[in-house]
Amino acid sequence: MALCTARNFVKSPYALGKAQQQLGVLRAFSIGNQTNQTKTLAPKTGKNIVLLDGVRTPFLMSGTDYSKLMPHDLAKFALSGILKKTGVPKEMIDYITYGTVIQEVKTSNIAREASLAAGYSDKTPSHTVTMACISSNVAITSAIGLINSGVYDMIVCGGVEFMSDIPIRHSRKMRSLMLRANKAKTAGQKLALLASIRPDFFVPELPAVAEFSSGETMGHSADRLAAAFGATRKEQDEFAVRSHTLAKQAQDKGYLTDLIPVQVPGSTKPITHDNGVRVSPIEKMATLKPAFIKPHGTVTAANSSFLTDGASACIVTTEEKAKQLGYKPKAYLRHFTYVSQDPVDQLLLGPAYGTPLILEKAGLTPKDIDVWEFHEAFAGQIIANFKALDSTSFAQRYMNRQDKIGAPDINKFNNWGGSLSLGHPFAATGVRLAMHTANRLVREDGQFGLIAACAAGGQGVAMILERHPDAHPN
Ligand SMILES: CC(=O)SCCNC(=O)CCNC(=O)[C@H](O)C(C)(C)COP(=O)(O)OP(=O)(O)OC[C@H]1O[C@@H](n2cnc3c(N)ncnc32)[C@H](O)[C@@H]1OP(=O)(O)O
Repeated sequence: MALCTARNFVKSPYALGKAQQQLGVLRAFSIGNQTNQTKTLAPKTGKNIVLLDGVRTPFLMSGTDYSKLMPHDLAKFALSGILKKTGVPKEMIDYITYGTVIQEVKTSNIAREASLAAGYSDKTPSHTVTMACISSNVAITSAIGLINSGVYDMIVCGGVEFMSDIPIRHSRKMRSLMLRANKAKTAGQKLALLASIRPDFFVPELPAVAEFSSGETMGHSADRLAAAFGATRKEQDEFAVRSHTLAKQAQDKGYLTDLIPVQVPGSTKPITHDNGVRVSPIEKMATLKPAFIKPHGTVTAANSSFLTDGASACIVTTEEKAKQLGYKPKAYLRHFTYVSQDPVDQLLLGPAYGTPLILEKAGLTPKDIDVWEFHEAFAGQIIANFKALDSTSFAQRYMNRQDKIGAPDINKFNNWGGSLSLGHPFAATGVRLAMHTANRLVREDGQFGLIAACAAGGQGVAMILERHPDAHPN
């Protein structure tokens, strides 16, 4: 892909502004205030579908405090936590859609295992969805589809990722031999199989955070993307510092109200915080070596999202149902779209493709968006997406559009940090983005929020949420 660099892109806008450093988010906090609504989006199908509320476990670096759990154990905390937080009785839940990316083979329909473990009724059907890093977005939009089709009224959605224990397989040759050994009837047949073993049979197969079709890791692809768009190492490091600084501010101010404490069995203290937030001086960031393309790459451990354990859950229902039961929804789920491109070309441009489409679908312009929440896979990926959105030639060449829409307003962008700092448990991130959007709309007194994320496979999602008049920030 011969990518263009936008000429009128303002250089290095990613360093945290002084005002943001001092004040955190920019707008006044107004609990219970009605937004100054200028436009409102009519539901397309006659049903006003709402995000009632959502929760997540603290997101932890893999190999830390969750490491002895199994994925369904972690999911259980989020699935029981959402009922506890909302007070919705489990019998009211019609269905569960739940995401995961790297599957534990013993619990392949993790939605079912986790919901049973969390104490949901065994009469509540649960199904697992997967679409790489946007799996819990898919869980949410599957729920929207089921509700719109009139099948169900109230659905729990979310996702879990557990990178502390991933399924490492025997080699194909060893697996084949073991399967044949299972069928061998005589001692002679078994001995012959044993004699056929060669040293390379013992080389294990590790799952990689890599693209199946090209074999390229996400990090390598991010480095390639950053280079294609001319995202400098300094810009990437500055953006990463911004993410960590804003996440720390949000933690300190108590804004991350979607977090629920997790008491790991055998531990005395509950886990209450994301543990990957680490505000480092830019000079320290600059000393790190490239993590993927060596020695000249610009993507490092500090400007990448890190391997994370975490789970999330939310409730999607109709406004009518919520009102009937006396619940106060957080936001309307107005519009969504999925996009996909050739994964061998560029993997991580989902927001650049999805954002113009979703704005057009909703009849909104970037100026109407009060809260932007993009998944930060890598700092270089965010910068490349900004540059693509701000490039007329990208719009014309790759999207068949006459004009660019421009990059999001950085002052309204990921104001509570993002996946770089809070972590990115692949299938749990979508609900985290939705909850940040909904809660920021209240705290920052906005009306519309736009979520966008890239995913392996060259895919992506974009969604529009609208603040609900009854929404509260807790
Ligand atoms: C669509 C999508 O979402 S695609 C994205 C999917 N996600 C991914 O691909 C995950 C990408 N990330 C990774 O694979 C890993 O986190 C890696 C390879 C980048 C880094 O892994 P590791 O090398 O194990 O990271 P580790 O935590 O040890 O950090 C390496 C070094 O950087 C340092 N470091 C990490 N973060 C920071 C920071 N914020 N500030 C300063 N230093 C830092 C560490 O202290 C460590 O230093 P040391 O070697 O002196 O101890």
